[in-house]
Amino acid sequence: MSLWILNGSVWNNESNKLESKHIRVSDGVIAEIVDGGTSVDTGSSEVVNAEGKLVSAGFIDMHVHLRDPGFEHKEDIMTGSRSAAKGGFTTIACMPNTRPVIDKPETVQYVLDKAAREGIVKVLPYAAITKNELGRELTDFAALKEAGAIGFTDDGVGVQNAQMMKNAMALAKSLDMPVIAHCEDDSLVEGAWASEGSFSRKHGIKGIPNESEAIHVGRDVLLAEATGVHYHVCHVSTEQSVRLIRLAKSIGVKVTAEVCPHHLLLSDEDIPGLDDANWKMNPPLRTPRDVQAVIEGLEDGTIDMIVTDHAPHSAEEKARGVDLAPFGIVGFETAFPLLYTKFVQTGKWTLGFLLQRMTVDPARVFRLPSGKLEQGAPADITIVDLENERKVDPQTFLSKSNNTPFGGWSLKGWPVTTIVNGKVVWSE
Ligand SMILES: NC(=O)N[C@@H](CC(=O)O)C(=O)O
Ligand SMILES: [Zn+2]
Ligand SMILES: [Zn+2]
Repeated sequence: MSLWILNGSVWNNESNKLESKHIRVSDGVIAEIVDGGTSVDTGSSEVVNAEGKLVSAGFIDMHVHLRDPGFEHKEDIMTGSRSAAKGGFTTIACMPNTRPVIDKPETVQYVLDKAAREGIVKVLPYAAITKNELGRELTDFAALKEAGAIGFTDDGVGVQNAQMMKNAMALAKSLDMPVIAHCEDDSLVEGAWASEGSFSRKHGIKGIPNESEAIHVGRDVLLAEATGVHYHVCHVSTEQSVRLIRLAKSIGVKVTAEVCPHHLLLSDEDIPGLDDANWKMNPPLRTPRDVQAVIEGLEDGTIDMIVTDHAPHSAEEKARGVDLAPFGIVGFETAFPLLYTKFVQTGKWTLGFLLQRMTVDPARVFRLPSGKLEQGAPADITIVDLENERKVDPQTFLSKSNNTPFGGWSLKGWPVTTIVNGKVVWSE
């Protein structure tokens, strides 16, 4: 069965503009791409008319929380993957801070089986570095790799002990696997939820200092240099972290990094007050100076890719008050429209740059076969309406949760059709 996507606008990296193309998909791969002027015989194929729409390689999100197993009241693999598809994502990598934690081969298998049965996008599981993410004992890396885990991370918490992290890196290196780090030194955080900055000062609350993140980045790039592992830094949010990653890259350390839309768009000064926990996430929104630094880091390639850190929590949990509410915001269904509207439409970035950081770059860093619109590549494709302007309405999210600070924002760049392995999995 084949599918034609007709007259879509495809970004050309050489000419730096959109060009009209017809794309034929067959047996799950891109069979041919021809100029939009060509007349094609679609025969008995399924046809998607993409005239006036952007056609891109499907977006790839290497940092998401699907909450399955154990926290299915927040999200599960079916709803999470549907939410991802609606956001234009065709591949997502899920974090192991579930219940039980993904720290055994059978839990990796559970995620893969459920994703095959109920998921509508490609789901790649990470496994934990330490058992139960407690930081005390390494998991069985070889068995977890064998079961299908794509990397090791204790996301949600930092690995506090340097020797533990070094052992993890050495073992991961021997298996040719990456270590993905949530960088946070607990002793510098202790109970705080907002960044040290004008917001914490104005409200007289304890702040989280930037060093709480950067101290782990600094420690870990040294350990990565010593062990030779591929070390990937989660949700970079501070100027100091960007500086350390830039230095490490410049001397050849195998370090890569990611940043989230909210850390590119919001600072602590945007937080409206102390009564809306949808502004509480980890890492916290930092100062305007940090926002500028992560933007520059992404622009110069110090930070390799954009991820959402989709972190659903129920309305009840978020209503517990800022001190008790869990950290995290959902991200799938707003990521592309936010970045398209705020960076591409404003002329700061080309569309090609944004697409690169959401497709080609994550695929390159994690050695995935997708991420490119070219003959022979997996037919993971996203079609986006760049014209229609709409307000973010959290009530319409396909995610089980709607914890976002972006409700009411007027945005363009809404995905309309998502195709995985040549099959339309979601369409508006
Ligand atoms: N980012 C968050 O604020 N929360 C994440 C954990 C994490 O990504 O560290 C979660 O699991 O809810
Ligand atoms: Zn994290
Ligand atoms: Zn996370």
